[in-house]
Amino acid sequence: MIKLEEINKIFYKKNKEIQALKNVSLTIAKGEIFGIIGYSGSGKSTLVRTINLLERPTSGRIFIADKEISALSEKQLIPFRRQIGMIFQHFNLLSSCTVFDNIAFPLSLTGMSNDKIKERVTELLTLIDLQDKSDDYPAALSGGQKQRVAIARALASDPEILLCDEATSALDPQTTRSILSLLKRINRELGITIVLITHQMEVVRAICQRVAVISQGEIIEQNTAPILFDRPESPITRELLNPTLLID
Ligand SMILES: Nc1ncnc2c1ncn2[C@@H]1O[C@H](COP(=O)(O)OP(=O)(O)OP(=O)(O)O)[C@@H](O)[C@H]1O
Repeated sequence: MIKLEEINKIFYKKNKEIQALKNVSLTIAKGEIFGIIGYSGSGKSTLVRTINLLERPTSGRIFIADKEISALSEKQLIPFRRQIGMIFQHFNLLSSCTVFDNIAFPLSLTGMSNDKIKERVTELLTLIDLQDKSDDYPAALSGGQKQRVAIARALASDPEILLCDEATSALDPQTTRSILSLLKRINRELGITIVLITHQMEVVRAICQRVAVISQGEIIEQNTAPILFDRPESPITRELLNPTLLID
């Protein structure tokens, strides 16, 4: 279970305060696929980055499986960070390393033997169905293939949680579908909790069980996906559901 309790995050830019998160409280159950949706600048990335403490909140507490990780030092955090994988919009692969070495990278940091690394990477290449690309470099892959490699790398250390930061925003609809179906399979077969942030309603509709809507740093609505889509309460949710591109 992931629990955020009254999270506030204030950035300071040229002596100006930007309150990116305001009193955010959320509980995400183990094994759930949870979506966080909102417009650009609403605080989605900041929120998802507080879950693994890539961003430390200004105030508030974060619990993973009942352990308060926001109270831990950077050193104490290391084993907890291994429980949380993350993927990004622009994949963040190491361009000078092959597919195999990209996936092996987090394992080599743990001191695992080369034989064990080979076994685990082969298993992950099968999961993402890219066995034949093992020796290729990222530049030779399509966007969807790069995201698959990023997913395999995120899963290498057997995390319990996978954070997805706009993971399909750079992909076309067909590739988006194949990545979402991979995420769904990972959730179902490996029991991994998935937290997904996006501005794409159709992504949430495709795989999320519950959804929170964030606007100007505040959670303004949350519900199960079917109810939120059927009976959105706030005007912002309604607008996100039915975007219009009216220009003067
Ligand atoms: N490192 C930072 N320093 C200063 N301000 C920041 C920083 N990171 C984010 N912000 C500000 O915090 C607010 C929320 O940003 P955030 O990136 O979390 O929004 P978002 O919903 O993820 O947007 P997008 O979808 O465009 O990525 C914005 O006003 C942004 O400018």
